[in-house]
Amino acid sequence: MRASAGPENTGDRPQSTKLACRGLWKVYGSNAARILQQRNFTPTSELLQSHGLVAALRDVSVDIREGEIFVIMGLSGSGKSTLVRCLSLLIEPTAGQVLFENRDLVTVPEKELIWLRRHKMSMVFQHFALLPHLTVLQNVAFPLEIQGIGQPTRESRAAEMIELVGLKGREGNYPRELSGGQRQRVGIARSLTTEPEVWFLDEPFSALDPLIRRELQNELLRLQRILRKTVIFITHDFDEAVRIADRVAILKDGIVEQIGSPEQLVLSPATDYIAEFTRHVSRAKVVTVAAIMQRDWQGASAANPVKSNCRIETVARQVLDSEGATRVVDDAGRVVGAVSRDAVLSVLFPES
Ligand SMILES: Nc1ncnc2c1ncn2[C@@H]1O[C@H](COP(=O)(O)OP(=O)(O)OP(=O)(O)O)[C@@H](O)[C@H]1O
Repeated sequence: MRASAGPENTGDRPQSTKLACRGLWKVYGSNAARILQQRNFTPTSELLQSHGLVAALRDVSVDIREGEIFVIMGLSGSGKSTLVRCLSLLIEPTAGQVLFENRDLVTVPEKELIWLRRHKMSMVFQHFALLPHLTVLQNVAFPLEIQGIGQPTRESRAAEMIELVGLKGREGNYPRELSGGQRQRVGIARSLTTEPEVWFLDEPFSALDPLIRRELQNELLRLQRILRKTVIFITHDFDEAVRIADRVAILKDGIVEQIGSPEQLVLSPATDYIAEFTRHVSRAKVVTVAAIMQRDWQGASAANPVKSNCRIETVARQVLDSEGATRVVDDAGRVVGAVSRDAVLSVLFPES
């Protein structure tokens, strides 16, 4: 894994690691583990290919913090789904560790693993995966049925989740009677009924049109403010990552190229690949006031200060309309710096 650029912007989020992997390899093909363990075997692409093997993940190490939204990005075939399946042990890694609350899931007995998966983790898929012959209520209650929970309890918990995702009144409908966005809300409600601690979302909004997609991104952020899950979210779309992510990991050919906040990836790309990947992102949507402010606020206007954690997009108008520099304050209202019109202009027009 390449080093992430600069100190990570974690704000006031909790720091303990919920889920991690160390030296994770997933190589598809027969005898992959045996070949990989051979002494002096250097797993280059060419050598693996000559053995008829495909390396989907190469020596991946990632720490996912409790309560964060961790986005996994990369082009098609870069290993995103494989990484998520390995992190949930839906598929077994060829080598390496998967640590859930510091316990290596690779060595956990099968029965316990199934229990952990059912009670501590859940998954939302792109194509909803709802059961067509069950109503909304029955679909949402289904994971609790698998857990062996009685009908009254599971239906009342399912009803709560349905209300939480804004579908109250639709309990008796079948999936075919719902729009794509509503079906995905059902998928979200279903994935939350078991009160998972780790929530995997595999391109959950990719099949939806842009307006509904944005609505559901907001919905996810609203739910996360209430529920504070550890979220692992796959997407192809950097704009989506910018909207929802605390941190983003970008994969290329099974290798993690960089991990960082969207702002770090845009301002300090570790490789040419990351720079290219983030080139078309609107910097004003990503860069915060803190990244471009000066620490000296002498002479800056005391009227209408802006917050240090605001994105430039939201404060640009105000700063540009001011006479001189504008004071910057932190969440507690303390003055921490000043932001100039030139600094804002350099974000809005990076090429000029
Ligand atoms: N069961 C399998 N057998 C052999 N190769 C596989 C298998 N599953 C995935 N691969 C290969 O592993 C690599 C990573 O695939 P993966 O599905 O993880 O990528 P992805 O980034 O999720 O792609 P997409 O965005 O298209 O879903 C690809 O080269 C793929 O062809």
